[in-house]
Amino acid sequence: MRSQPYPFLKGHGTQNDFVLLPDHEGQVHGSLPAGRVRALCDRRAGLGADGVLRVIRSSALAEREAGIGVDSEWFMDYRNADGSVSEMCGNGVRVFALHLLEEGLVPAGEPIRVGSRDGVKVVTVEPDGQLTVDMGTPRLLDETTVTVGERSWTARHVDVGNPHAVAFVDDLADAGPLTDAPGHDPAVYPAGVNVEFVVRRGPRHVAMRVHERGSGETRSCGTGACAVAVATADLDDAPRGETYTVDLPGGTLLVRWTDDDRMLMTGPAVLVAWGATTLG
Ligand SMILES: N[C@@H](CCC[C@H](N)C(=O)O)C(=O)O
Repeated sequence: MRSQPYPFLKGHGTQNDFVLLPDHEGQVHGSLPAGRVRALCDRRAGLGADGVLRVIRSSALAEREAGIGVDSEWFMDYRNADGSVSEMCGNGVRVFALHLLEEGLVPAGEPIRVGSRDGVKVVTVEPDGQLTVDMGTPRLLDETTVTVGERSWTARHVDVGNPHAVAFVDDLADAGPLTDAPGHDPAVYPAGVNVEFVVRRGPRHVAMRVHERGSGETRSCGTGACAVAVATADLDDAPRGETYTVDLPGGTLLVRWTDDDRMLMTGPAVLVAWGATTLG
């Protein structure tokens, strides 16, 4: 017997792609089992995505009792492609906000509040249709080491709600095909890490590749672009308020580190498909 179909959407932000699962009252997906997420994200047997964004009311969230999702009507329940949970997704939150707007679930013309495991993110729509997210305050931590095969690089530990290691390299190809997760210090990153490899392109302009915890190499990472921008600005001793242009394989994101120590990230969001599936 075929199982009950449930609705999905597909979207991306600078080609970091997501399956969205509308589950407003939390009654469709229960605890959202990791196996279902993996089935949806599978690029051959499933819909294919870097991650899943469950669209749920904060009031329906099981984790609410632990103080998560208390300050917004809507919550972005983010999962990596391997089914693991992460605190935040910078590209996902723009796609999520666009979906809320398009469905009339939030009022047009007002900032959109999206709950995440890293607190509420406020998203605004720019006149050109791009979305800007207040990504909060970064934590620039110590240097650490990342490795790929025999090669190793010094990296800056940056926490932007989720963990990152930012390594400056001579050439983006130096990191190789990134089929496996880069090596890292488990004492520094007990829950794993997202690793960015960065080269300079010009003043306040960098390019990066990323290997994401739980998803592998992706074509873009919004939290990663923020980590890269603040690590680079710190190296540059740049005054606050400067905008960094971050090129990724899937597009370009702009990140401004403000006088009041917040990261404002601007980029596109696109919804490409609506349907129903029985996967998982
Ligand atoms: N692609 C995302 C980050 C998703 C979470 C990450 N893989 C983690 O496990 O922390 C982004 O755009 O920020």
